[in-house]
Amino acid sequence: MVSSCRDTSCVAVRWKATRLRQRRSRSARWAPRSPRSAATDMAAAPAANEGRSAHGVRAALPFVVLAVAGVAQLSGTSIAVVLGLIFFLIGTAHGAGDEQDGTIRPFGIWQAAAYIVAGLAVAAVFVMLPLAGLTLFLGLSLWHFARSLHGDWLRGWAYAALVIGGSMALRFEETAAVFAAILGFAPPDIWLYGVATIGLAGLALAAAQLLRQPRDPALIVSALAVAFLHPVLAVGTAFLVGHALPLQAEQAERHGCDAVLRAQWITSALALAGTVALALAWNAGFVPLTVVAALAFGMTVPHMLAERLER
Ligand SMILES: CC1=C(/C=C/C(C)=C/C=C/C(C)=C/C=O)C(C)(C)CCC1
Repeated sequence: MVSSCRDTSCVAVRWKATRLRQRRSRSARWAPRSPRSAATDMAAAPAANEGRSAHGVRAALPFVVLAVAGVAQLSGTSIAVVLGLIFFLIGTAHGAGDEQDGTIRPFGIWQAAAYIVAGLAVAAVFVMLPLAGLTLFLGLSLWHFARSLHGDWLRGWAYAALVIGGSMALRFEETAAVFAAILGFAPPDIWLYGVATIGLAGLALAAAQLLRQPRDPALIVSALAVAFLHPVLAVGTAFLVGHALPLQAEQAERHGCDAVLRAQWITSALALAGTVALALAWNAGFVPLTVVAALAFGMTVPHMLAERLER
């Protein structure tokens, strides 16, 4: 009994130490660099050169994505919305593999079936109670985005609140029209103001965070996106640069690119096929937009709920 307790506490201590190491390396990787860490890098010159160029690419990528989004925005609303959806689709890959216990592999057939059943159940709730379903989806996404940055509290919630409410706060009419199209009716003003308030809080938190640490490409690009882009493109851009790509880069570092590709390609290909089929069905007038949105939200929710609690 005593020895099993000792074993347990030993495992617990080792687990905590591993978590601490992971957390430190994650925040070091994704938190913007301090001048001191830049100086340390220079001292370790040759090995650091490679790291620095990788860091440069990562710092530039959000701005490249924003530039592409800017071109789409200037090309008209339909192109902007389609690119936003493409960004969402590219971003879904980060949740398309089964990452557990230090490995990543494709979902098994039963896991995939369970995922789809759960997704369809959520979609059904959304169809029956659209406003409650959308509120739940936005709330879950807020929580999911805030936790995913692994950085400090302020950075995580600044990013999450910007993504969820930034467009509503800064482009009120346009965003209200998107929500009305998704729901099939105009949401009550009080609801819209509630979402806008989250966005205002996000802007204030982002300003505080950027004053503390100005070199933060993902946060800067997310703020610019919600200010200047169509809401669907804005959220797609912020989702890609601040959530999906960083998580996928972490997966690649943990497991290697090959393993990540092998684990994610089938589900990603299926998601792509499903999205194209849905888009065609909607375009031909077979499926209303509310049902398309319900399915899109429904298929996203299980991956947020299945998130391991220690992450
Ligand atoms: C705010 C907002 C939106 C919210 C999108 C969200 C919240 C997407 C969440 C995606 C997730 C959680 C992906 C999984 O990793 C819409 C519908 C584009 C319409 C425009 C305004």
